[in-house]
Amino acid sequence: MTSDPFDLARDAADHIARATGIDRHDTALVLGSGWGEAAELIGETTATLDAADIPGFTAPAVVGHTGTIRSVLTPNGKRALVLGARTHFYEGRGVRAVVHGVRTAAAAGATTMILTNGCGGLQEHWQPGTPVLISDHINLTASSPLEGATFVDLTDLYSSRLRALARQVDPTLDEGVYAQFTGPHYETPAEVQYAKRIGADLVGMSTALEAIAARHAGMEVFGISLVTNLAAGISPVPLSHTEVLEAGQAAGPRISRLLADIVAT
Ligand SMILES: Nc1nc2[nH]c(I)nc2c(=O)[nH]1
Repeated sequence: MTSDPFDLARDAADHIARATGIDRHDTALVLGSGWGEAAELIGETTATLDAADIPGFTAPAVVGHTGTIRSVLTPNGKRALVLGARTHFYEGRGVRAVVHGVRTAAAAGATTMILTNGCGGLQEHWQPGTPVLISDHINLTASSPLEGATFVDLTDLYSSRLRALARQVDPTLDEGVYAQFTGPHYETPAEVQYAKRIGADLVGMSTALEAIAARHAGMEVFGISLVTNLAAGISPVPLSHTEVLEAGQAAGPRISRLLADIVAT
């Protein structure tokens, strides 16, 4: 297998084109915790691939991630590549593995990258199950998917145009700044207060590194989070991953419909 991450993404995209019969996909989505049902609603799945068969992908490490990649025909005739598998930074497989899905989507022709995730909320009025548009991010991983003198501007990284389209679908959507922590542990209450003080509204373990790679690949990026829990210390009750999964599942139908409507816009 090639060691160059962009050649590997090309190989993966060529595999996907052959296996799906679709030479070019317009839009790509990563479905994070709680968003898994959206694939069914986005359109007609014309091919389902096992991620483990595609160069550079592995079977999912996270419960709730399907490990499949789907080619979906949307009602407005777009071809969407739905990545049901995400590599998290905390798996220790390196940043190249974390952004391989995004780079593969770009190599497959996608010009729009939709990143979804489950996360902790720092605003008390965002109860578990609330979808929040990502307006910007704070990358606390001390890492970058870019190597060498690859100086990339990140202004308006989370496209204000696509956020406006999302608000046409649901005008009540709030937005916030997403901070990516390395994980896999959750934040301490002190770290949550630190994140709040530096301007974060959402805390998670994904998305920021993927968004940087998507911008570098020339894609327009849309990010949306599902608040599945109040971040540590925001509410007096300790975190439990079971509650996190339950909140995600309960919100599933509503947010999947929202995402499908946004993709169809
Ligand atoms: N860092 C971080 N990631 C998360 N993912 C989910 I779901 N909830 C959280 C959270 O509270 N903090």
